[in-house]
Amino acid sequence: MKWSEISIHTTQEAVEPISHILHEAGAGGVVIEDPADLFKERDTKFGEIFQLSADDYPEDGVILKAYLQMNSFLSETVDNIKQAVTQLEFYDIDIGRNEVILNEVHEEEWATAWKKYYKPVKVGERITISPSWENYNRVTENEIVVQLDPGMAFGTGTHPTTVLCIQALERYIKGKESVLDVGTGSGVLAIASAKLGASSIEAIDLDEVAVEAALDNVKINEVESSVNVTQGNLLDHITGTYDVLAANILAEVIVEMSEDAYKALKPGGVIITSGIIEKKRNLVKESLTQAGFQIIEVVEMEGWVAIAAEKKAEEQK
Ligand SMILES: C[S@@+](CC[C@H](N)C(=O)[O-])C[C@H]1O[C@@H](n2cnc3c(N)ncnc32)[C@H](O)[C@@H]1O
Repeated sequence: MKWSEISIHTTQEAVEPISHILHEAGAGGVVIEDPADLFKERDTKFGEIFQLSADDYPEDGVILKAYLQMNSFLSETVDNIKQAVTQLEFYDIDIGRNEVILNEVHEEEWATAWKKYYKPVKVGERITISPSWENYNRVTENEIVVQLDPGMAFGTGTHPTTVLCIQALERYIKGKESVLDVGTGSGVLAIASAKLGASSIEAIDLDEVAVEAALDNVKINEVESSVNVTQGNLLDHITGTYDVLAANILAEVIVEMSEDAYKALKPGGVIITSGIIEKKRNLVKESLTQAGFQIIEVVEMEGWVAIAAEKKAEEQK
């Protein structure tokens, strides 16, 4: 089968929304070529896992590559992608150069192209994300390995927004918590929560493809007994209350769900939100505070912000 590789030259800020657009358009395996990766410190405990070559990266900005099946809808799909990307500017997202290039590739190239960039990475104090096809053995007793095959869903586990959430989960999950993961994508946060000791995790995604990928990854990681994955819109079908709510979703969506999130948490419960670009930090902080939360920490990575906030036991609305 022939595939068409679509490359979009954009900004770091637009990576997440454009990845989402590409996934929505049915693209498989989004590759992020970000020159910042060349300078990231890699944990030497891994040894020489992989060598990054500067030739594979743009000099400025970020290149997103995804793969679309060559069929009679291709030009329509590409037009829809272009239109959706341009519309991001209305949401005040800097899309940068927005150059869109199409290249024809073959199935075998597609299958290996994005995997070239996806290797085991230590993303937190304890958690390492490893592609499910790599035979990665943990280095220390304390290390937790989350194996992932994101397929066509968002969530290789290495995007800054995901890394910030994983690091926060490491701080807030002590054992036996109930967790709600809204916008689970590949299931990465739900699986990490289970492996950190949470006793029950409800993972939700609107996208059928994400739900399938999450279910597969739950099985790969053998956490079926604690993680339940369902398809749904935000917290629409949630009736219970939880100790921790994780949502790595765009700022506007977090704003939309702030009040429902407050209701879905137990007193003393914590919400961890990510997917927030720097300039939307205050918008989300205000919305969470307005809903009744007390902000407990704001952390940043590569222009992305994650916010953790608590539903204070004595401050219930
Ligand atoms: C940025 S990805 C996060 C994936 C994963 N949790 C992670 O941290 O890497 C956001 C996910 O939210 C899902 N999503 C977007 N809008 C949603 C909604 N209204 N209800 C449920 N899920 C939604 C998308 O399908 C996508 O899988």
